Amino acid sequence: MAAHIPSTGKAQVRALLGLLNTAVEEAIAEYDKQGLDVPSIDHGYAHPMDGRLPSLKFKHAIRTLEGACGQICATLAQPSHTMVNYSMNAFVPAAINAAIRADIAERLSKHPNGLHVNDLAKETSIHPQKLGTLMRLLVTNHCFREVSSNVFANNRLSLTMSPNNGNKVCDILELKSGEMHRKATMWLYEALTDPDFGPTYNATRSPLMYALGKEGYSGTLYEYLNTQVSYSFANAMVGYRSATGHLNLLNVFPWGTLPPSTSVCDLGSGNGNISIEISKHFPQLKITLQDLPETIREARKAGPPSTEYPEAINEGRVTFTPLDFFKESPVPGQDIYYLSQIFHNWGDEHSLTLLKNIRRVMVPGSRMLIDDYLAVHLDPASIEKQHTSMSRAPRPLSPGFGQGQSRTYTQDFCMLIMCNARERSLEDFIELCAAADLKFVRVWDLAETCLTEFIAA
Ligand SMILES: C[S@@+](CC[C@H](N)C(=O)[O-])C[C@H]1O[C@@H](n2cnc3c(N)ncnc32)[C@H](O)[C@@H]1O
Repeated sequence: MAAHIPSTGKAQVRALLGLLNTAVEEAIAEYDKQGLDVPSIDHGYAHPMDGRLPSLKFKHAIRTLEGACGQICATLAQPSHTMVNYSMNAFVPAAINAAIRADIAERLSKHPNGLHVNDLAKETSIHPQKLGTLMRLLVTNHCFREVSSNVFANNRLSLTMSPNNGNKVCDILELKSGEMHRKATMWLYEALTDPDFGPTYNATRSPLMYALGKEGYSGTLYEYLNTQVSYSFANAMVGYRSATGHLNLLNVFPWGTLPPSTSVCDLGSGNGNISIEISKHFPQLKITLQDLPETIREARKAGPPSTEYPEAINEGRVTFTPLDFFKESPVPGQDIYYLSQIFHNWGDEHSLTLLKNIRRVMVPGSRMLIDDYLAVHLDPASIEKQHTSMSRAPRPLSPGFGQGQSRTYTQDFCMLIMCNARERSLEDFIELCAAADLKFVRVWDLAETCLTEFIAA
């Protein structure tokens, strides 16, 4: 049944304010539950909640809160005001990137009461006034504090930029704000309208490759990452996971009820950062990490199983088997084939090849778990029809939660510009998997990505 929506703009804004109030109280209650006070935005140190896995309840509250705030502002402010703000948002990542490369957060961590911009300028070799301009753009976005005129200090947000904060958020910030993503947007319109790049989902025809083509490079994103890029993409994925509370998948999927020696293949595992958490919590599972040979070599040497939890390797609970998942099938006969953030990197043709390679080695009882964003179309009718396991925005919040769920759509956009691919809807996955003789079983909503189960048809 369609939800009641207040008919006037004024009534809608007031209803949104009600949702916002409730969401704020729910978020505060999550701090209370942990016996913790809500930190002030000026708090200069990390708060215990900052590094913890946010509960699904907390994520739900923040989603409504962000959605309602954004929608109230967009409703009441003049459209030109809001649109000009949007068009200038791109400056923020540029400032974040410069601040990370100049190591500002790490330098300021030695000065809890703040450091004068002249001293910071000497340390970073950036002109003091220009550095002040950069810092103030971030301060207005609640990242860093100006404690007295021209004296800057860290706060909880800026501390995420420190490479020493342990959860690798700095790596994902550097990746997302960095040169590769900037290049991918630089020629977006040209790539979209180019007769060779525009009409296809071929992985070598992304807007990123359009830009890199001007430098004489051709290939796919992963060929580029494995040959040309020095920083660790796998570490950035760890940071993304931490920032998005992705490990709620440990609490949502019934891993604990699986019998001893249940076999799990983590396909496209990266450095194994998810599997290692699964193995820590559910030591009865036998997990095989599979990724490209270069990635597996790194994972063996410096990935979380080797560095953070060597007993998983020593006890044979986590093993490594390199592969190219388009050229060969994964290890056969596994109980679970788990794929996190894989299909969104590839168009339908590659995805179907991968699905068929998996299907070929599935046995009765095997299941495949796809862990990806599910990008629903945002019209009310499509939202109304979505699977009952997926949460619906309380009206009059925009269907799809507006800014509260913007990451699904920024990731969709990111997949377009980087990989010439996209996030799919549940219906897209059901159709694609059916073509590989796989049938849908169920979906778990992790308040951001979703876990979708398929078995042999
Ligand atoms: C977006 S990352 C996801 C990593 C990990 N599953 C996670 O969620 O953190 C995609 C992964 O797919 C791997 N990959 C890309 N092409 C591959 C191929 N042809 N065969 C096997 N793995 C591949 C990449 O090396 C990378 O680790």
